[in-house]
Amino acid sequence: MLIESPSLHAALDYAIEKHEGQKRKDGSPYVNHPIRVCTNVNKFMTDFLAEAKGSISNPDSLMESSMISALLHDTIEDTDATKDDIMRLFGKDVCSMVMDLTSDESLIEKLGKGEYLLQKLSSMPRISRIIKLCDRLDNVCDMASASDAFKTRYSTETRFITTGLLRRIKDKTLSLSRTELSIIDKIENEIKIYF
Ligand SMILES: Nc1nc2c(ncn2[C@@H]2O[C@H](COP(=O)(O)OP(=O)(O)O)[C@@H](OP(=O)(O)OP(=O)(O)O)[C@H]2O)c(=O)[nH]1
Repeated sequence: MLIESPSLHAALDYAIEKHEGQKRKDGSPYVNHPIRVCTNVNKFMTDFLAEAKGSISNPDSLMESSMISALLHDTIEDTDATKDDIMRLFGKDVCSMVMDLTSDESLIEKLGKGEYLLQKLSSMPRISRIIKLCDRLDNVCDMASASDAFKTRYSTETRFITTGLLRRIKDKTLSLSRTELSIIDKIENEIKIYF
């Protein structure tokens, strides 16, 4: 049914247009990354909706907006797209999620990227957090052609974030769904070869 969603198709076209010419580290089109994140969001949101056992009032709409936000998650950060553009074209729910997924460079400079992302992931709405974890999962799965220095730095930063999240759960300052925990588990499995 979602395959027929005009908004999802519009978001795919928009992401392709905005990321045109941008490349991943292996030279592949950058837009392949948000498309993979969108596919993973579809899979993990299916798990999350099953876990929520009917307590979500409009699951189809939530699935659609989370997949659209995954497709658009890097547009404000890495292209000339603006918050106003996303609001006008895709509405306030998507805009709010894309803003959750957009990093604040001045805060990164102040806190360091690991601490910034740990704080952000700890406080963001659950659906945005599922998308951000899917983003991290794709990035740690896509390091084959990156330098050894990048692999070490990115894995160390990722482990700082995942252990920080798990510590907060233990301290009872954060509560994560089983779906979020399973994404964290996959991320940790992926980076363990670097330690
Ligand atoms: N693993 C990987 N990453 C690539 C590749 N090409 C581009 N990237 C991007 O690089 C960023 C991570 O590299 P950093 O060096 O930490 O980020 P920075 O460029 O923003 O400083 C990620 O974006 P980000 O939005 O900053 O994500 P996040 O680190 O905030 O989660 C990721 O999407 C690639 O081939 N492999």
